[in-house]
Amino acid sequence: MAVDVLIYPTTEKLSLEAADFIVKAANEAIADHGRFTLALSGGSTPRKLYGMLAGDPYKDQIDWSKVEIFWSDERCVPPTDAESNFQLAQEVMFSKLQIPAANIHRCPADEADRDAASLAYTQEMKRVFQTDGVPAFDLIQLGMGPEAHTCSLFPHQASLQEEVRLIMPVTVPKPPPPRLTFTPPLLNAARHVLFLVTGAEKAEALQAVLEGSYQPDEYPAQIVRPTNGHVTWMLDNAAAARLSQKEQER
Ligand SMILES: O=C1O[C@H](COP(=O)(O)O)[C@@H](O)[C@H](O)[C@H]1O
Repeated sequence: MAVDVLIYPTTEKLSLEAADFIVKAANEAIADHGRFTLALSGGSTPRKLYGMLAGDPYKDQIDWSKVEIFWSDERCVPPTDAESNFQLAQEVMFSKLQIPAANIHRCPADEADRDAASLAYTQEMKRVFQTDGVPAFDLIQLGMGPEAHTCSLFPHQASLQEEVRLIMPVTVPKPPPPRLTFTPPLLNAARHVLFLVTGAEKAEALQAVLEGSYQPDEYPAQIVRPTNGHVTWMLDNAAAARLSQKEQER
C-alpha cells in the first residue's frame, strides 16, 4: 500500500489542494472506466472543500453526470437534520451543482430498522457497482476524530473486527450515537483513500496512527490499508505538529 502525507499551512490551502486532487481523480476515473465512484465523509473538516467543489473553477471541471456519490458513514437522523452528513453536502455542494438526483445515493440511516437500512444501502451500492462482491470505490474521502475514529469506526468497538458486512449499524460514544458505517472490508477495497485532518486536538492521535505501532483497536484509522489502493493524508500544520517526519511539508 502506497501512502502520501501532505501538510498545509491552513484549512483553506488544504481544501484547495483536496479539490484539485478530487478533480484529477474524477477525470482519470471517467477517462478510464466512464464514471467516478466517490464516498464522502461528514464532520466539519470537509465543509470548505465541498463548498469549493460547487464553485468556480471546480464545478465545471468535473462531469457530475458521471459521478456516483455515497457516504462512508451516516448519523441516524433525518436528512434535513443539522447532524446529518448528507445534509452538509446537500447544503454546501449539491444544492449548487447540476448533478442528477439518481447519482446521489443517500444512506437511509434515518430508517427505524437499522439492520435493514444497512442491508438496503449495501444492495444499492452493489447495484450501482454491478457486483456481488465488494465494491471498489475510485475514492473514499475520510476524516479522523481526536480519538482516531474514522467513518463511524470507534476505538474498541466490534465494528473494527467486521469481516462480512460492508455497512453496519453501530452505537458510538460521540453524539448522535446511532449510526451506519462502512466496515474495514469495504474501506480496504478502495482504489484510493483521501484523509483530511485538521486541528491541534488531533495531533497526538495522528502521530500514533502514522508513526506508532499497528494497534487499530486503539487507533481505528490505522485499519484503513487498501489491499490494492493508495492512501493520501492531507493535514494542516496543527494536526501534523507531532509528526517527526515532515519532509513533504508545503
Ligand atoms: O463523526 C464523524 O467524525 C469524523 C471526523 O469529523 P471531523 O469534523 O473531525 O472532521 C467524520 O469523518 C465522520 O464522517 C463523522 O461522522
